[in-house]
Amino acid sequence: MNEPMIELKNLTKSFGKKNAIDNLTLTLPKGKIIGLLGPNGSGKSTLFKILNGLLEPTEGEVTIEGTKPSTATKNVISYLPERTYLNEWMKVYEIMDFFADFYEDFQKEKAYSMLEKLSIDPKASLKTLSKGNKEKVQLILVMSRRAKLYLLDEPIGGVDPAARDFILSTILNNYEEGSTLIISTHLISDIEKIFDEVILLKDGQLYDYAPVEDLRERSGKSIDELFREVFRC
Ligand SMILES: Nc1ncnc2c1ncn2[C@@H]1O[C@H](COP(=O)(O)OP(=O)(O)OP(=O)(O)O)[C@@H](O)[C@H]1O
Repeated sequence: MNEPMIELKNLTKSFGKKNAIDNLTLTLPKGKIIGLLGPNGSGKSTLFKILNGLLEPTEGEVTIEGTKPSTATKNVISYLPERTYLNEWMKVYEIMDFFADFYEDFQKEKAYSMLEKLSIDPKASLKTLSKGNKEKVQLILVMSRRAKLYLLDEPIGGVDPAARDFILSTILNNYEEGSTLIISTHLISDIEKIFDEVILLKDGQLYDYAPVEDLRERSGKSIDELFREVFRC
């Protein structure tokens, strides 16, 4: 049997009295694009940080290809955080050099070809770019790595609708076969077409996890419509 990409067993992460992740048990396979969906505060970013070893679980277990989050697992994870971590004063080509030095699996040619397609000047410094173009640069950096697990926390929130489809096809064309991609987003109708499976989180707990086709068939709705119904305020 294939080894899963991720296994979570009774995973809990508390901040004071609040359980941001609450007794979550879940096994995720290799080779799928998985949507991580849930309302504000449902624990999506917290889960990404735990997977990337930035936060320690309060209770329970997490493994990536059978290994606890560590330097070794970080090397196979390409993570797009919810907030920028890049130095605003750096020029785009300097950031590309930085990534090429830091990550052996960074494919610089691929990154430059994406920059060109999105008309981003490598000589521009990050602080002069618009919010959407900054997001594109970060996504290019993340997708130019040959990783086993891509964790994208809200990748296209600031990207204009015309560029979104290009970005989605960039994601589809660049992720390595056999790798797993987890994308959290509130722009469900834009992105659901690329999902194979969807995780629905509610208050840090698993509300549902299923192939998108099953969810659509069961509910007779798109994932976007289903989300609005399940999480109506
Ligand atoms: N460092 C922290 N200290 C205290 N509480 C935190 C911290 N990080 C997250 N939380 C709380 O944990 C819960 C889950 O937050 P998280 O950011 O994971 O949600 P999210 O699903 O990513 O939300 P959003 O869709 O708004 O980005 C929230 O109630 C949040 O306030």
